Amino acid sequence: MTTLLRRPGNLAKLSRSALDSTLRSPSRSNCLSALHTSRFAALRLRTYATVNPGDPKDPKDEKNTESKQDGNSGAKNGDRSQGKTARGFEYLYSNSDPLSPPPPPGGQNQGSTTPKYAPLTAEEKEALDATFAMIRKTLPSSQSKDLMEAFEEIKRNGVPPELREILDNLKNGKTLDLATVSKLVRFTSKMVRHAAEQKVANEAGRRQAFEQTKKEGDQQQKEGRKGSIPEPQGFKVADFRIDTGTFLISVFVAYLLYRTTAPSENAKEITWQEFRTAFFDKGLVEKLTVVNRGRVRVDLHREATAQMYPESPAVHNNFHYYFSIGSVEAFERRLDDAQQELNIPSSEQIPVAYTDEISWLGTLFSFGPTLLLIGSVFWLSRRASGSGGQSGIFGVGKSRAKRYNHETEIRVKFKDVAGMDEAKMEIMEFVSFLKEPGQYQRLGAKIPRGAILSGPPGTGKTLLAKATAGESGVPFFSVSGSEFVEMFVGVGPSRVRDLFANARKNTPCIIFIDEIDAIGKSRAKAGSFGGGNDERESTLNQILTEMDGFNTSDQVVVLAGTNRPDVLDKALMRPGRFDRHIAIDRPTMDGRKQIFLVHLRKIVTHVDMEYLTGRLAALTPGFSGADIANCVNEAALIAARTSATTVAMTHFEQAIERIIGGLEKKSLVLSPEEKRTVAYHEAGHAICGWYFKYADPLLKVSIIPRGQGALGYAQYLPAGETYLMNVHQLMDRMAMTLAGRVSEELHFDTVTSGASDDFNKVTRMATAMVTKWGMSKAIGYLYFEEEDQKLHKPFSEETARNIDHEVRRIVDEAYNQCRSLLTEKKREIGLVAEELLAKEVLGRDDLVRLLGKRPFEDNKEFAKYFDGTGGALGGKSAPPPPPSERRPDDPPEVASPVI
Ligand SMILES: Nc1ncnc2c1ncn2[C@@H]1O[C@H](COP(=O)(O)OP(=O)(O)OP(=O)(O)O)[C@@H](O)[C@H]1O
Repeated sequence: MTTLLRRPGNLAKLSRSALDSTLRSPSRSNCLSALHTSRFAALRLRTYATVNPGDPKDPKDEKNTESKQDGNSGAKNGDRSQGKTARGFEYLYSNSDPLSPPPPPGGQNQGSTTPKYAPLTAEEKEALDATFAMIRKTLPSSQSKDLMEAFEEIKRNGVPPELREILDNLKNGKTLDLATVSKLVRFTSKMVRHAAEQKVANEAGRRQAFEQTKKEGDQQQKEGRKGSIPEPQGFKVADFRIDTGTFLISVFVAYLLYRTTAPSENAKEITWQEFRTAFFDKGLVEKLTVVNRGRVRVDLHREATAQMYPESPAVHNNFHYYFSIGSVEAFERRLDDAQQELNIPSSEQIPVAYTDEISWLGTLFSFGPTLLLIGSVFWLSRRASGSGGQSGIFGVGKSRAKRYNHETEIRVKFKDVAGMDEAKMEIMEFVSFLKEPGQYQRLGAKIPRGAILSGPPGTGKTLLAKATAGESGVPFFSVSGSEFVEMFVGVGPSRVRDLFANARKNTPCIIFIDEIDAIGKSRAKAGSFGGGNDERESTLNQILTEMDGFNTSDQVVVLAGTNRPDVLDKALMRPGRFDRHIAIDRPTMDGRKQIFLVHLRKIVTHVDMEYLTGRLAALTPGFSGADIANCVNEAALIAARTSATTVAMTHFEQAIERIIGGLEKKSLVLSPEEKRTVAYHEAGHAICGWYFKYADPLLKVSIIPRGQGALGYAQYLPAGETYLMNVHQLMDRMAMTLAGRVSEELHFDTVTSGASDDFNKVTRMATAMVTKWGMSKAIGYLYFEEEDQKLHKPFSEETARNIDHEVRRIVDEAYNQCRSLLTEKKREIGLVAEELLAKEVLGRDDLVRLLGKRPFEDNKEFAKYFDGTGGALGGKSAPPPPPSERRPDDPPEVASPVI
């Protein structure tokens, strides 16, 4: 028993399977026996129809005869002549019938070790063994061992007196009602607990004895023995608890005890003829009860029956004979006839009662489908909830925020967030508030409720929020704005409520709502097209309300990330809600260096870190933190693919090319003419970059197709981290961008479609110069925003014409500038293009060799990493962004696939 208790998991399993098997086995045997008996009875029926049972005898006479013949009970010596069984009815009373109930318990008291406990009789023990033998076949060996131990314990100690009493009552015919069942289970649990405690006490005794022996023994011997003496087995009292498993095993044991001492086979089906001949005609019937209008229970005069049939099971109080009736009316008629036949006066007629009884099993079956349905819905809803542990479809309104524990999951610190020093400074205040709120509260300062972190994708907004949680050591709830949106109305606000309620329970803490624009879009804007979205608005309103609802002392900080701060509702940004607006831009050259440093720590490389980070940062203008992390990882993957032992510069450069230009398309084979066109196109760009003062000199050009539709790829050395651009720079860039087409015009009879992207860039640059940057005298100092959705242009037809004219003029100027240079440098273009055709890839060194040193000084900060002395590849390297019309504050563009 104690072994069972030690393993609650086992118990549950064991109890379940054992209960199943036990419940199955007897019911199966019951069915079989019922079949058996009724078939047998049917055969007998014919026999009795032809055999005369003889005259009924007076029970008193029989009793007298018996006492005369033998003063002892006939049962004792097995003399069947005493207590005559009606001929042909022997089987009803035969002890050899396996389904006959066992005789009443004798007084045998074996193996009683616990004085308080009432011992089981030998017969009960035997029955227990039989039951165990029956169920052990269906149990795994380990579990049957456990169960055997439990049974042994019961056999040895007996059962508690209260349990004994219940069992005896049951045996004496008391019905098994719900109260008795609960008592039975309660006392069995008590017994189980007692057994467990007994075992613990025994263990403690053994341990004490063991300690004693240890003390008495020789010190040296003790030392020697220490390791070899086995620790007493068993479980600690602290381990013991009545859990589901224990409860089930208690129920199981209770059931078995009940089955053992109050056997279920306390009824026997007989026929009307048998009833009449054996009992009714002999005056043994005390009462008849019509059960459920289909069966009749026969109550016999026990004493009279015992005298007449001493071996009959009918002498036991809880034993009854039953016979079936076709209909109540027919039965009543038959009974009347029988009574009249025997001339029984009406005052002595046998009383007949009517009752309806519901079988437990029937009730269970009738509730079965309902229970099954409820169970299935419950199970499905739990499954639907997924890993979050929410309560399924009933928990749609629950917040889906993931809670990170600062001790285990949030290990990010500010040192892991490279660059963005200003953003870190801003957010540091939240950390110090969460760590030492008193300092602020003392001075009456109100703490900012939250901050919006805005910036392009992958710039580290989430990382910064996590680092804030990591630094302040508080729980961090992370949720995405889109998780509030569901198909059900009202789910969004309810999730917001749940999230904030959770947060309030865990103060101090940080809530991070990523992509808040999914719900925080300006209500006015959302409403202007397509009628708005009520659900989203009410979710937003709920957020506004919740943020207002904090006390100033509530240590809950709400951080939100977005790529589109411009679309957010103004109400979100007002003081008292998201007080702070922290803009995180793509990293600068220095920021990139630091971010590379953070990520390079995780990989194996022997390149000088200072040089490596500088060079990589120069090669990756416009990269976000996430791009950089990806680039470092990609380099490590490339190195691993080539079985290199460390990640070298060449791997990093390949990774950058791959990220910017896409995969090399080895399968795309260009025709010789196309290749030639691409080579001259690229050479045109390269020559302009080399000879225009404000253009970006070439670093690397290749005519191996890459990515989607890019037939070549070029990288330029950026002129520097530019924030303002003057007209000269813009004109040089535009001229350089047009150089591909101009070169084609100069060297071929016709031109190709390859320059379309260049024209797009040039047009956008020129348009911005005219409409935004005030660089056209004809238009003047006006600013016209491009808004795709506006149907009416914010300027007159004439202004529109003037804009068109000015844009055309600027582009023409750039074209003329480019054409005059390329006409002059036609030979150089040929040199570069032919070399490119021969080698497919050209680097900065090749250009220096072919064209001589560039006539203008390059940006020193950038050039030092590409002077051909330090890098693994010398001059061969990667891209600055292509010329664009972007404003200084626009994020730089990344990709530069050409043609
Ligand atoms: N400043 C940084 N220092 C170190 N790693 C960075 C930095 N910025 C970004 N990263 C890397 O980029 C990954 C993605 O960053 P993060 O998820 O914070 O971007 P995000 O701005 O939240 O993007 P989104 O707007 O798409 O949600 C980080 O896991 C980290 O590896």
